[in-house]
Amino acid sequence: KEKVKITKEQQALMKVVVEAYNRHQIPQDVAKKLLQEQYSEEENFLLLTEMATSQVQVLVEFTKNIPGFLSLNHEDQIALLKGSAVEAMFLRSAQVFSRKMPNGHTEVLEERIRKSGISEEFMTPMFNFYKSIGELHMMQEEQALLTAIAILTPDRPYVKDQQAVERLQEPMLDVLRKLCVLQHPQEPQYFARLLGRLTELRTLNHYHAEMLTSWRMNDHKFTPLLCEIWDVE
Ligand SMILES: O=C(NC1CCCCC1)[C@H](C1CCCCC1)n1c(-c2ccc(-n3cccn3)nc2)nc2cc(F)c(F)cc21
Repeated sequence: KEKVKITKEQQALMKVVVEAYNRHQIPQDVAKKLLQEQYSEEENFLLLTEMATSQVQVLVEFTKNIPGFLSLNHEDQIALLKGSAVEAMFLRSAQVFSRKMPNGHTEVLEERIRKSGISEEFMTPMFNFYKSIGELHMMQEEQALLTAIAILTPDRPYVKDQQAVERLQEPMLDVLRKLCVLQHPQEPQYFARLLGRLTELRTLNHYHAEMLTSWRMNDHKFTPLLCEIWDVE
């Protein structure tokens, strides 16, 4: 059985990505806010747009720290950010939801989200995803690498030089695969399960625009940045 070993340069790559991931976190904690009090559907929508707007800003900063990203063609950089912003937001939301919380807090959080104004039909796919992420008990290295891998998806719409994106994504996939083998020796399928979450994320992408317009309230207002990145209004 070949001994899996993470090379020096793979260690360095992982360090850069994890540090960037941890440096660029949402300032205030939305879970704490939601646990503190009930908000109206309008207030929840406003909270979502505020959180999502600041999350896009930190996503851009994180992406700029992915080795090689800034040497990609500029239009392709935009296409990758635009193509992954919603997935990165749901991945981040799933990680927030899966954090260890005092007894009963997760249930309250789930209840608040169920009543936030999102229409019923999207609850099942969204919480199925959150729970499937939670079951993986991902380490922060895995979360950071998985987010970078989602961003560096070569076949996003309008990407011209897909090979250049593949050349950046492959080293991330290699180091994540080795990390999974080393951290989860009992679970040979763990790496495949992680990548399977990216497929599940794409389905949430598909629901996203409808989730927004069907939010139980009228006159949905978005920030200019969200209009750009979410293709709304
Ligand atoms: O703020 C949230 N998520 C942020 C975004 C940026 C990064 C950090 C988290 C929301 C929140 C805004 C207030 C109402 C209630 C939901 N949230 C969501 C969520 C729900 C629906 C949607 N969308 C619906 C249509 C399009 N997207 N997006 C995120 N899931 C969450 C899971 C948590 F544990 C959780 F704590 C919050 C969560």
